[in-house]
Formats: sequence, structure tokens, C-alpha cells
Amino acid sequence: MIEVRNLVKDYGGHLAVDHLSFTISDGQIYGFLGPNGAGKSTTMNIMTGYIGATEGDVLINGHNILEEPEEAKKCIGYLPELPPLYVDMTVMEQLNFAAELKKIPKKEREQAVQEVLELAKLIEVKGRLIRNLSKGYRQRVGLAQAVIGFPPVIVLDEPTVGLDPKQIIEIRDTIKELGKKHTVILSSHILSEVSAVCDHIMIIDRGKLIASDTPENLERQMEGASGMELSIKASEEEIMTTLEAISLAADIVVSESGEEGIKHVSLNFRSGELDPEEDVRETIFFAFADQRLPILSMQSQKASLEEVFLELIKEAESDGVDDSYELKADGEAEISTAETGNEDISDRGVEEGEEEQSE
Ligand SMILES: Nc1ncnc2c1ncn2[C@@H]1O[C@H](COP(=O)(O)OP(=O)(O)OP(=O)(O)O)[C@@H](O)[C@H]1O
Repeated sequence: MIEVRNLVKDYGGHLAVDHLSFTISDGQIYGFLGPNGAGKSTTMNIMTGYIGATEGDVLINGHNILEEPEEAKKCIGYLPELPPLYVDMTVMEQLNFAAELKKIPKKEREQAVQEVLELAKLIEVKGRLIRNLSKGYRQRVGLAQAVIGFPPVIVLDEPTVGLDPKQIIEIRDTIKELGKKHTVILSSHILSEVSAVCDHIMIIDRGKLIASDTPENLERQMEGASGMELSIKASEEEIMTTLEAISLAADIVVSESGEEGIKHVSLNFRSGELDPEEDVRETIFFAFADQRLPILSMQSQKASLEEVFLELIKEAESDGVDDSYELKADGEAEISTAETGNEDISDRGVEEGEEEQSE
């Protein structure tokens, strides 16, 4: 189990993570969803001990990442946004090195490397230099490196960035496979990505958690209708009076239907203001029935998860706070490659004020 309590990361006056608290239960796949710059990478970097927090605590299976970093990190495998790989090593050498750093006992290393080579489908390129691998294969090496030794918690930052659709499907399948035995946390700004693999979605915006639920429940938040179209045999005044009496949290547009005495009514419900226990269709039906005003047709439109997400972050967007905001509901994310070269993949200590992570 992971507990994140009141986490804050202040980058010189800019709050990248703003008093974030959540709990991650074992054996599920969690998705961190949020626009660019929402604070996903920063949160993951703190959770995995890559960088320090300004305030707050992270407990990994009861071990505080700051106070017991060795114990806590043993429980985690991490694939950062840019996988740290030695381009002059072969895949085998890199994975052996990762196994050594993870302190996997020497006699178990060969087996551990073999297991992740198979899982990440790297057998045929195991003797190749990383420098000569495609972006997709490098990402697989990064993934293999993160899961070597199969720690109970696997954290993946934007695991499919820059991959082609076939590679995305392959990585997703691997993540689902991992999710059968491990707790997996992955970040993405692509909705279809998280809804395809995750049991639970946490939506982060401007460093704050704005929603946390199963994909089904997030959709259900607006179930019944996000909008409704009706034909009602009544005058505009009767319609408005009846709807006002039931205090609907909706924008109402009444127009001519084209048929004498019948109006067309469009309702757009405001998110989060509908009572999930109440079926708004029944409320409307009885309100008009009580007035002896016949509803001739009623059609409700369910909000898609995408609409829920957009609705939740609409405020941030309209504030124009983060103009790098970009949601891709479908398809591929933009390629974010950088030569990771000879970065040291050794476990790095947590140092206060360490700010080397670039946006
Ligand atoms: N080292 C740093 N110094 C200063 N500001 C930073 C640093 N790293 C990140 N930030 C800022 O913190 C905010 C959160 O960044 P972060 O990378 O965590 O977001 P993200 O949700 O992972 O976005 P993306 O999907 O674009 O990676 C951004 O506004 C970013 O500009």
C-alpha cells in the first residue's frame, strides 16, 4: 500500500504539487491523468525517491521514502519519463547492471534478467547496443529495467509516449499482465490510455487531485444525463415554471419544435450537481405529469469519460493558467524523446531543493 500525505513541491514559488493526499491499494492498476504540467511527473519522482518534497510524506508499504529510502525503494520499480539507459551497453548488459543495482543476489540475476527479457519481448535484441535500438525498443528496455526482480509496486511515467500504435498496444498488454500480480501506477495525459488499462483513475490538475474513482464511477457521476432533449406539449412559460420548481442544476433552452403547441427543450446539466441517487428523468417526468403537461419524448445523453474529464478541468483551462495544456483523447501522444545517454541509473539520494527535472 502507498500513502501520500499532504505532499507539496514548491519550485521557487511555483507549486507543482499542492497538498496532494491519496492512498493506493495493493493489486490494482492506477492511472494518473492530467494535462501537461499538472504535476504527474513531479509526484511520481517524489513517490519513488528521485526528488525530495517540500512538505508531506510518502509511505511505501509502511516505509517512509525519506526516512527509510532503501526499504521503500526496494518495493518500487520506476520507469521515469526518460528512461535512464547506457547507450553503449547491450540490452543484456544494461539489464544485468540494473539487477546489480537492485541488489538482486548474483545467482538469481540470470533468471531475473531472463524473466524481464521475455516479459518485455526483448529476447531477439538482447545482444544489440541500446544506441542502435528504436524508440519503442528502448522504452521496452526501460520497462524491463523498472520491473526487474518484480517489486510489488511498479511506477510508469508516460510509458507509451512516442510509441507507434502497435507498440502502444503491446506495452498496454504488458502493463495489464503486470497488473495481475503487482500494483501499477502509470501517468498519462491521454484519456484513452488510462481508461484502457486502469482500475482506478486519479485526475490531477495544477498539482491538486480533482477526482479519484473507477472509470465506471467517473462516468456514472453524470449518468442519467449530461444533457437531455425533450418535446413537451406546453407553453414556454409553463415549461420554465415547472423546471424552476424542481430546481434543476441545468442550462435550459426552449425552442419551437415545428409542431403547433409543442416545444423542444434542451437541458445541459452542470457536472457534479446532480444527485447520483436520483434519476433526474423521473423527477422531470413527474414534475410535468403533476402539471398535466405531457412529455411527448425524452432522450438523455450520457457523458463519456472524456467529457467528465474535460468538464473537471474546464475551469483550469478557461483560467488560462497552463497554456501548455493539451489533451489527446485518442491516438498517440507527442513524441518526447531526448538522448538519455550516459545518465547514471543508480539510486539517487533525496536532496532537498534538487531541481534537475526538466519540464
Ligand atoms: N525542475 C523544475 N524546476 C521548476 N519547475 C518545474 C521543474 N520540474 C517541473 N516544473 C514545473 O512543475 C509543473 C509540473 O510539472 P510536471 O513535469 O510534474 O507535470 P506533468 O503533469 O508530469 O506534465 P507532463 O505531462 O508535461 O510531463 C510544471 O508547471 C513544470 O513547469
